[in-house]
Amino acid sequence: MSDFDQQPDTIFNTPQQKVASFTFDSAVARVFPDMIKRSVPGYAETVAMSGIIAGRYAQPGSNLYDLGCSLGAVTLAMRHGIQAAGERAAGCRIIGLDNSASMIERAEHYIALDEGNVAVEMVCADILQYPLDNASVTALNFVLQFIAPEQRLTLLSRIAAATLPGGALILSEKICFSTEEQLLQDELHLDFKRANGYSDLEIAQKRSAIENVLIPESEQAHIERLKAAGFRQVIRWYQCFNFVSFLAVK
Ligand SMILES: C[S@@+](CC[C@H](N)C(=O)[O-])C[C@H]1O[C@@H](n2cnc3c(N)ncnc32)[C@H](O)[C@@H]1O
Ligand SMILES: O=C(O)C(=O)C[C@]1(C(=O)O)C=C[C@@H](O)C=C1
Repeated sequence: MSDFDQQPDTIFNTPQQKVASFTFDSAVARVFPDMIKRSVPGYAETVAMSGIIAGRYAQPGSNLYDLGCSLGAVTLAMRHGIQAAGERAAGCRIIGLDNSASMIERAEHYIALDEGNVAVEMVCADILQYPLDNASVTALNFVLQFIAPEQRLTLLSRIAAATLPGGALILSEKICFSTEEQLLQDELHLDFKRANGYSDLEIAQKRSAIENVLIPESEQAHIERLKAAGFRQVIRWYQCFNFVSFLAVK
């Protein structure tokens, strides 16, 4: 078996004395496809539709960014989505960025196996530092939730400033709700994880690992901030339990 073969997520399945804060290290990178599929309701649809949206908003000679790309699932969906856009995708370049070296190393392997003809570059860098420009489409899927709340508006404003008129941002996030709805959505998310084979121990230890690391915000907070950052139109195009995806157009 090659180290790149898909492996099951067993990271939290044995009792840990003290659960460490969650990081995107090599152990997580190795099991990431299994982990995210079993943890994020609607993940496969979000990835696939990010490719469709990229196809609609691509502009010739522009950059498309997949910020916090992990293993490049959205990078590849964008590559195939814009190939279908014909002339509008002429001269486009897709840049996948992640600050986890383990993720980028594995992403490069998967991209090399893909037979697309749009240029793709994978970069190990901090999205808070990396210069962005000439962007037609940017994806920020399940990443902003890991950025310190006080840095979120600055990042979104930089993305908006780098976006061409008529360009788009796809923002996917775990969100929070009013107390009453929160209880219901939490139960449904727990049921989803259990149905995907996670034990109560795994669920509890993961919850403690992501506490204060993954900080969700309300739908309203996201929409208001996207508008404050410089996007003209914002819609929630998808929701599956407590995970949503917004489309913001400049
Ligand atoms: C939940 S994963 C994203 C999943 C991916 N977008 C997808 O759809 O498959 C979050 C990723 O964001 C990356 N990340 C978090 N903070 C970052 C930062 N400041 N700069 C670059 N990448 C970051 C992590 O390393 C991790 O790979
Ligand atoms: O909210 C949870 O319980 C999760 O497991 C979510 C989440 C995410 O949204 O990124 C957290 C970390 C992993 O990357 C996969 C899923």
